[in-house]
Amino acid sequence: MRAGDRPAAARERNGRPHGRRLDDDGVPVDADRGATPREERRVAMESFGARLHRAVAERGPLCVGIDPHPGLLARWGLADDVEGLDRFSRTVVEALGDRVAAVKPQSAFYERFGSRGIGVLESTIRQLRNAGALVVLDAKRGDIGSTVSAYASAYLDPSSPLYADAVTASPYLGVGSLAPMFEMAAAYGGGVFVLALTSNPEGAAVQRAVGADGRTVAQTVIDEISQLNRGAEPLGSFGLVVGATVGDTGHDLSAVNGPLLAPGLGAQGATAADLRTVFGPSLPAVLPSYSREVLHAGPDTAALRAAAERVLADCRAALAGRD
Ligand SMILES: O=c1ccn([C@@H]2O[C@H](COP(=O)(O)O)[C@@H](O)[C@H]2O)c(=O)[nH]1
Repeated sequence: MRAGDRPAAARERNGRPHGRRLDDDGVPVDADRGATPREERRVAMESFGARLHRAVAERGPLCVGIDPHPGLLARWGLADDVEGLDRFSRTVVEALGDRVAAVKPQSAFYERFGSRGIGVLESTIRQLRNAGALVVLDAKRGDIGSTVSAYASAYLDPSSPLYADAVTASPYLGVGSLAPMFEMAAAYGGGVFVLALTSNPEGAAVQRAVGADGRTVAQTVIDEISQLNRGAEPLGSFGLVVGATVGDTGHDLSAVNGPLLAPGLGAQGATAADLRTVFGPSLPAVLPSYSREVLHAGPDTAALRAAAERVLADCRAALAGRD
């Protein structure tokens, strides 16, 4: 049965079931902890592209990153330890989980605390999803295909404690090596954002290198992701990361038919106005992403909301008329 065929009462928030018994984090006990048979979950899930398209329509084109830098923890009056990490993350969830389209926890800031940090990440993902935000886990994983299968299980299998709506992936062992992630995402309504033109200045030497066929590495990535999204409506589930700092890309994004995650705004120097230069006719697919620019406003939840509203207004203005 297609998601759109279901009666309204059975509809899900961002494609997920609700109205079930909840655990301490407010998570349906049979949804995210693996108790639901795989086939049932498979048919219950709408594609990530469709869910993101709806979330952006309802909440606006904005992704906020959770990047608990040591300096930000200090600025918020929190200790640089697991308790500080947990308080920081819960505050962002409380402030923004029920109002922004997507939230992007940066895995590195949780991993640095070892297993207890990963525990906080698991809990943060569950809280965010329960609040209705789509979770893009920024882990930038990539490896040989057999290992990518394990990454796919970790982040894109609904029975995993780290199950997110989408994950970032690195294509530098070949886009084809990421196939297990693409397959798992397709099976369970997940998404994958693949690095194409990253926001850092060092990325260009690799990404703009030209191969034997005359295409840059980035264009090869763009073309392979475009193939995966062919024919998808209203939006494909396989996205690209293109930094808002890169200027006119000089690359052809016209066939991507998937979301374009744009970090580099705010703290890295790019402004919402730069999105027009970077993305041109591809603006309709852009998901702008800010971390420190919004997080600097914390820990006051009202101030965090105001900061998110301010950057969302900037993005709406920059993307105006994109549809
Ligand atoms: O090209 C890329 C890909 C990912 N990132 C990540 O986004 C955030 C940016 O944080 P800000 O505080 O908004 O600068 C961070 O987690 C990066 O790892 C990126 O910046 N550029």
